[in-house]
Amino acid sequence: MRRRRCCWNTTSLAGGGWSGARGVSPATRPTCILSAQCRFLNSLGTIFSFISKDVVTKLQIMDQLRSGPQQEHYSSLQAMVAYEVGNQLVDLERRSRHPDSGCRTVLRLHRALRWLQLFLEGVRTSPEDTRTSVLCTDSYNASLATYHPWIIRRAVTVAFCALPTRKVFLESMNVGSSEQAVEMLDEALPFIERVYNISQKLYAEHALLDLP
Ligand SMILES: CCCCCCCCCCCCC/C=C/[C@@H](O)[C@H](COP(=O)(O)O)NC(=O)CCCCCCCCCCCCCCC
Repeated sequence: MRRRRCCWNTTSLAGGGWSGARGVSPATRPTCILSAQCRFLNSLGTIFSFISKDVVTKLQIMDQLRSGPQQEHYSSLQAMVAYEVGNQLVDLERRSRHPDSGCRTVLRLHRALRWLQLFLEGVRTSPEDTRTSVLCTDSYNASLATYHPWIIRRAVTVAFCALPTRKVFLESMNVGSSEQAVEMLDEALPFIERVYNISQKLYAEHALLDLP
């Protein structure tokens, strides 16, 4: 049950506004997200630690904004966008004056959420003997890869080869058997999609989808 909460919180943070996360206080939410993601990535081996490090850095940026002097403007995605755009706190052309704005940081996590959605959907619906490395590569190429330079694309594609089989992957999610993990994904994926769509619409409305 606790792990499921972390899953909801991950989706809330990445796209749909923080206020929707259920059952966990704002102070503990980032820690919960970090520990769930990092535990999972670390269980896949050290090669994934550089991915985990990037996620940690981005969550720390958001954590600082959420507890800083302007915290009232970071109570939801909508409030953050209104505040940062309205006060020219977002770099629109190149990353220079506001390299760690909330908008660009959340955008990176938002794009990663799309990868997660595609990947988990692939895991959920694929036959038992499917290689997760193939699912991961396909979902990465259809989402995050567009935004990554060649060197990162190459490194992560090699790293994906180290992913375990679909069955082992599902069991390492720690929600029980692989069948139970699929059931959990049935339940979680509509939330991920909903969160993704909300932030996609918000960012599109403000022309923020290509922030440098
Ligand atoms: C099965 C786990 C495999 C994880 C595969 C993750 C997808 C590939 C991500 C590649 C990230 C490469 C690292 C660096 C990226 C940054 O350059 C790049 C740009 O940032 P910048 O503009 O600030 O410079 N950062 C990003 O695009 C953000 C990447 C965020 C990756 C999030 C990955 C989350 C993985 C969570 C796995 C949890 C599975 C849960 C299952 C229930």
